[in-house]
Amino acid sequence: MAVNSPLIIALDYPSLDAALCMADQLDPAQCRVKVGKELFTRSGPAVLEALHGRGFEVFLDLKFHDIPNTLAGAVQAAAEQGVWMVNVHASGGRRMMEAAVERLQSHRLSTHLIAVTVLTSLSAEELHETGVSASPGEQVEHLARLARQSGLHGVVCSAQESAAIRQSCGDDFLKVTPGIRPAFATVDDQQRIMTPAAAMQAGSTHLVVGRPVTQAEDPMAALAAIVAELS
Ligand SMILES: O=C(O)c1cc(=O)[nH]c(=O)n1[C@@H]1O[C@H](COP(=O)(O)O)[C@@H](O)[C@H]1O
Repeated sequence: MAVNSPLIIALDYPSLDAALCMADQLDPAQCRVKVGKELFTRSGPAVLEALHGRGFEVFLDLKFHDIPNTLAGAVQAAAEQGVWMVNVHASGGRRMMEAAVERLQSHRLSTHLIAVTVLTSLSAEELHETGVSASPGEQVEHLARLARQSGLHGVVCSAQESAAIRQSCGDDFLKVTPGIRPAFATVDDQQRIMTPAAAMQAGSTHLVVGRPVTQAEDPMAALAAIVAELS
């Protein structure tokens, strides 16, 4: 299905029923959906089948991070379930990312493979605390170049870093940006945030939106406000 929008709605729910209740209000021509660790751990592959059956393109966000052989097998397993996109941690290194790319290519799997750079929930101080002396912007840029050299299709980063990555890695390299917060939403546990319109202007190719829609009093009104902001 040709999806006519950069929006990816994060279905961060504790059950298959709750996730499908939201999905049934969404139009698969107007947005994609993301399945993350909580929902997948509870529901397993059944949630992918249910969403694919409804016509959605699915981003399976399990942020794989492991030795190359184990990680390549996990990426292959995700791709063989027909997901549109899957992610790994760029900090797993070049050989890990290359192993995943090679595995997808050797099995002719066309799933988009992207790398998480620095989580959008991390501030500069918290990043330094993990032993990284670079600023979040510098570290994201560094990992984005590494991901590109390793053959990945793009990265997960904050929209605050999209413009720099567009400069260094080009327009076609995907910049999938969570930490999207419309003016009406609360910041929650995110640190490096941007509004939907500003994120698109900065060069994000996809916007991941969870709680501003899923926890809104009227989720469809919140989504409509975001779509209006983007049009
Ligand atoms: O890979 C991700 O999707 C991801 C990476 C990141 O750096 N930050 C981040 O928030 N995410 C995910 O994006 C979603 C953001 O959700 P909200 O903060 O509720 O909009 C969550 O499902 C996170 O797991």
